[in-house]
Amino acid sequence: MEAPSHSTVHLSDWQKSYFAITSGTCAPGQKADEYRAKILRIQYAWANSEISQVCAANLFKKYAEKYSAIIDSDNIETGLNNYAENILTLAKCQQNDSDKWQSALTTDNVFELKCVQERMQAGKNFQSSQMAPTDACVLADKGVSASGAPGLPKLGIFSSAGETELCAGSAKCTSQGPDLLEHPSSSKSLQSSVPPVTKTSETLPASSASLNEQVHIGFQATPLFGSKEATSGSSPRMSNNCRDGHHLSLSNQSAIPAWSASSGKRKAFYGLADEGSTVIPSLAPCQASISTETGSFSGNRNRNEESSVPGFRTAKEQLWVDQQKKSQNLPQRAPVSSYGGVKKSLGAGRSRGPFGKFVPPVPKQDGNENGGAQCKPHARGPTDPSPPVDERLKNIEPKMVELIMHEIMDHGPPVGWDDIAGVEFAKATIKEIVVWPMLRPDIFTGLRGPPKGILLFGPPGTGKTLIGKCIACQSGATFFSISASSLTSKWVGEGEKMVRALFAVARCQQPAVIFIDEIDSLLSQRGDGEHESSRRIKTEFLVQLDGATTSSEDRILVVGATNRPQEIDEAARRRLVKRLYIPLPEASARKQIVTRLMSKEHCSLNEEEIELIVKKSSGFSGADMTQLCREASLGPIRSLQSMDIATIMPDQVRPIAFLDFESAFRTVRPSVSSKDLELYETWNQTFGCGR
Ligand SMILES: Nc1ncnc2c1ncn2[C@@H]1O[C@H](COP(=O)(O)OP(=O)(O)OP(=O)(O)O)[C@@H](O)[C@H]1O
Ligand SMILES: [Mg+2]
Repeated sequence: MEAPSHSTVHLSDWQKSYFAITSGTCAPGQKADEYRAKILRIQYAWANSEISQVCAANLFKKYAEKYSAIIDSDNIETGLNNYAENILTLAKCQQNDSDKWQSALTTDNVFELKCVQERMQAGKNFQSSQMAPTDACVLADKGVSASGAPGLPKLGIFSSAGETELCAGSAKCTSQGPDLLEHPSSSKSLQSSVPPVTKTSETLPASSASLNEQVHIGFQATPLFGSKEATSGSSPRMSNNCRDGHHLSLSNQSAIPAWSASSGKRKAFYGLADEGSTVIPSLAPCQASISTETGSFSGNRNRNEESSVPGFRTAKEQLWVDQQKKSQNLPQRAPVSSYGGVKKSLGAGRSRGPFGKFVPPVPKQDGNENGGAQCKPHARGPTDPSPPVDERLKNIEPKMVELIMHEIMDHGPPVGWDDIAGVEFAKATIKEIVVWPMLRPDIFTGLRGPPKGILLFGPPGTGKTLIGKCIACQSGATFFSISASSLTSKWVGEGEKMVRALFAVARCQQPAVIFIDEIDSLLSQRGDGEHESSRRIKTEFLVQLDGATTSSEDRILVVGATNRPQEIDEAARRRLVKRLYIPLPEASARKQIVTRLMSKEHCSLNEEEIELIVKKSSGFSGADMTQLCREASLGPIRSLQSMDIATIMPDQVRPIAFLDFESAFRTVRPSVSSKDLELYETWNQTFGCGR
């Protein structure tokens, strides 16, 4: 693309790009390029007084919006925010769990690279030449070269006092703009460099502003150019600059694009752009940021002010910032679409109430959060906008990670051990396996180490899912609850990826409990007639289960629940070491259920009547008992005349009486047949771990 002269904006260029944008055959990438070029042209036209400030602002806003609409859209046909799919499609054939790629680059050997050496040399040269950053950055942005544009002032705004290593660092960055784009290692240099100095408070809503929010003290960039000391020692110098009336464009660490050579006016323009919530694209290559969070940069704009200004961010940066904000403001909730994925439901994890607790796989900085200490954040620099994805999530599709974070982590409504009637042995065993080791991991080591797999089996409605919920509330571990059927049915073809993602996220969130309801549908016996996709899911699950259950480091407990234990594959059965029978409730448990439910109602049952009910309900499951009580509780209402229902006061409804239970018994029957019971008993005797 030809560089526009400073005096004219070519009509033909506008026409050409208009055609490109409206033709309907252009790829989103082309369109985005066109919009970006347009924005640059507007900036130059205004900087060169070819258009008015108001006009520039309006045009800027218009095109910036269009530009970001493409960048942010995850529609494959019209947007660019679908990198995950694209990359994954490309990388699909190479995706492998066992592939652990490690960069050969280290902070030591990177200095020996030729390109780095060259750049360091170029940086030194710069101090004498003071090449205007404008040139490089505009070049980096494909052809809208301002270098030849007369009238555009060079970066003469470096204060002499500021002509330090910092400035040099910045200049190195900018002067090497195009190259930096090509060398990932080079971008590191940006992290340690400090942007040029401009005049006071009129600073850019630079795209790097978003990055400031993710820069933490703990993060130390490894500078390739200039020493670390220069970076960390920059604050006082910066402050001096501020005092001298030369404020950093950083406003708390933010960067100004070095191409803002026509400083005063452009700065005013960006101030204007701020008001219109416009964005300035393509600053990334030359943006710089500081890895320290010192107060010395506060000369320009305070933090709040900055956060209220929607400066330009790439879609990726914006997502990251959103995620950061959410996790700061709402630490218990999941971040919104950190990967731009469409929210889908997975089934079991849906019932998040007000007690829902989300623990993000992004580790807390202090490392005190659940598993946080064990999560190693991805090595990144202050200008790297990518989320700190755990190493273990590297090969996992981001959308799946997000789905798991949104849908599967679930603490559910509070359920206590007392809410589960009977099943004393199972409760005691689970406490021993789940709760105590969480409380005292130092005692439960070696042979005392808890088993990593539990299978709860028994007739329907006996409280297996209830126990799962109770574990979620009482264990203190991160709880993943997923229905196996939702894995197999909703995610045909994707199921095994989901399984992998589930375990990967759980590994980042240790200690973790993965509760899989209806596990039989996931781990049923492998047979010839079974569908390929379910076979793959099963295999993946067994592999993951094996990893989780055999690794002594991983603190992941898999709890499966089923009412068809005989259908479970023997390989899976072996891995679910503790197989606990959850039988029909005994008389005492049935009494407990009735008493607990009736205690919440207006009821006139006496002790003998309750005993009678317990006796008559032999063979009822916990769910049947609950249903019986529900049915009985409707008795007083049914006995009302229909007219009264409209007018009666709640306290005028008569208490639930024994006769209501008698009529309830006429409609509620036990749901488990004695034949089925025999099967459970037999299986328990063969494979169960109960007494
Ligand atoms: N032991 C119990 N104590 C108290 N309530 C129970 C008990 N067992 C079942 N219930 C009641 O029955 C309802 C259903 O129980 P739950 O869903 O846990 O059964 P389940 O064993 O998972 O059945 P399924 O095998 O069909 O999935 C519970 O919400 C609860 O109200
Ligand atoms: Mg259940």
